[in-house]
Amino acid sequence: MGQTLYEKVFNAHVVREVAGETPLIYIDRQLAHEVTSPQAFSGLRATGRKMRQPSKTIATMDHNVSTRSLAIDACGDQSETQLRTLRANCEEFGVELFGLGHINQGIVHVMGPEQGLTLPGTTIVCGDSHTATHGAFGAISFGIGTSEVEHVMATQTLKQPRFKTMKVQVNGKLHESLSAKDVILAIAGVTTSSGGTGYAIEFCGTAIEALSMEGRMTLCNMSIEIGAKVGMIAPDQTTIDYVEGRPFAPKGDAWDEAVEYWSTLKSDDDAEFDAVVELNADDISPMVTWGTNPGQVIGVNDPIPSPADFTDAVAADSCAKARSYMGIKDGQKLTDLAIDVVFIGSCTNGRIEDIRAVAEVAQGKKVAENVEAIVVPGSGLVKKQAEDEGLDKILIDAGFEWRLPGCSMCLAMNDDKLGAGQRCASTSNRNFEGRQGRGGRTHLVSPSMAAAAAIAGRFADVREI
Ligand SMILES: CC(C)[C@H](C(=O)O)[C@@H](O)C(=O)O
Ligand code: SF4
Repeated sequence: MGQTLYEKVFNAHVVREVAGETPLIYIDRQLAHEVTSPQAFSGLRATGRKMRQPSKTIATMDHNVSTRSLAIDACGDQSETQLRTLRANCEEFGVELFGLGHINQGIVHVMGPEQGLTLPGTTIVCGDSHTATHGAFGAISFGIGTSEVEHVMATQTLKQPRFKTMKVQVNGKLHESLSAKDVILAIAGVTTSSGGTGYAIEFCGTAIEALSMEGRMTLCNMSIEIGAKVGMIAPDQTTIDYVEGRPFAPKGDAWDEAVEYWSTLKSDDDAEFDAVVELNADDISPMVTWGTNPGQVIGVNDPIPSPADFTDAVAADSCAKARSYMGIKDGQKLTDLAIDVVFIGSCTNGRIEDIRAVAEVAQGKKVAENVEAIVVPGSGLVKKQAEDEGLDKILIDAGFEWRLPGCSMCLAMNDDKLGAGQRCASTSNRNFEGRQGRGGRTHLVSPSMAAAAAIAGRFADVREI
C-alpha cells in the first residue's frame, strides 16, 4: 500500500520507534515567542543544560507587543516582563530573535515562512496552537506545550504519536471574490470544530492547488479550529517559487537537491486515508460565523440557525447559548447585524495578499461612521511591502487605522481589545466567548468580507460590492 504525504514526512524523521512506545522524531525547526518559551528556558537553566542546536530555534515578539507604539512597556508591566525575558533568554542561550522594531519581527507564523524557515518535508514545532500554518508547505508542523518546547531545546527531538489521516478534497472553482478563508470556514461548517480531532489532515483538490501560498497558509492555519494538530498541502511549483531565495532557504546545489526531494512529497495514488471529506468550491459562498466556535458558520445570506433546527440536544443547547452570547434576536439575518469594530490581521489573514484584498474593496470608499476598523500587518516585511505598494494610503484614506505588526486583537493579550457587547468582523481564527476581550462578540470572516463590513457598517455580501 502507498503512503500519504504525512506518513512519508513522518517516516523520514523517526529517530527511534519500538513497539508499544510513542515514536521519537527529529525536529528540524523550532519557532518561539514570548508567551510559551519562558518556562522552557527556565527549565534548561535549572538543570544546567544548554540548547542542543540553538541555530534551529528562531524567536520573535508578537503576542504582547503594542500595535501603536514600539515602546517595550506599551502594553503594561506583564507584557514588558514577557518581552524582556524573551530577549534575555535568547541572548543567554544563543537564539536569534527578531525583536521590536526589527524589520523581520512579526507573528511567528507569518515570520517563519517569509524567512524561509518553513521548508517542505521538514518537522516544525512551536509552543503555539496555530503552528499547522507551516503545513501549507508540506511540512509536519504542530503546536506543542511548554515542557515539550524544553525537550526540543535540549534534544532537538520529540515523542510524537502517529495521527490518523484525513483527506479534505476541494475540487471546483471559487468565486473570484472568495478566498481560502471562506474555504476553511466552509470546511469547518461540515466537519464541526472537533471533526478533525486525532487526524493529520491533507488538503487537496483543484481548488486547493489553485491557491497561492498565502491562501494555503490561511487554510492550514485553521486546521486546529477543526480539531486537527496537523494540516498539510503537498508542495508544488507554487511552493518552490515562494521558497526560492528566502534568507534561510537552501542555496546552490543544496537547493537543487532539496527541490528534487520535495517533488517526491505527495501522497501515493494508492495511499489510504482513515477519513475523507469532500467539498465543491463552486458551492461555497462568503462565510461568516454566527456563533462561538468556527463550526457555527453559514453563508452570509443563509438564515442564522435556531435551536429548533437541531435534532441533537447538545447542538441545540450550544446554538441557544451562542445566539444569546452573540446577541442575535429571532428573525435577524447576518446582514441585519450592525458592527462596531473590524479587525484585519492575525496569522490567518495578516499577509500581503490579505491586505491587498482589503485595499481592493476599500479603494475610494469610506469606513462607516459607527465602525472602528484596524489593519494590522502580520510582520514588518508585510508592512513594508504594503507601504511600497501604497496600500496603507488607500486604507488610511478610507478611514482604516494602519498599525504596527503583532497578534493584536486576535486575542486580548495586548492593548487591542473589544469592549463588552461590541460586535466585531474579524479575519482571525477564534470566536469563543471573550477571545477578543471580555464580552466581545467575534464573527470570523475573510479579509474582503471584513472590508465590506467596515464600509457597510454591517455584514454585506462582498460579491455585491
Ligand atoms: C498564546 C498562545 C499559546 C496561543 C496559542 O497556542 O494558540 C495563542 O497564539 C492563541 O492563538 O490562542
Ligand atoms: S495571531 Fe492570533 S492565533 Fe495567531 S499566534 Fe497570534 S494570537 Fe495566536
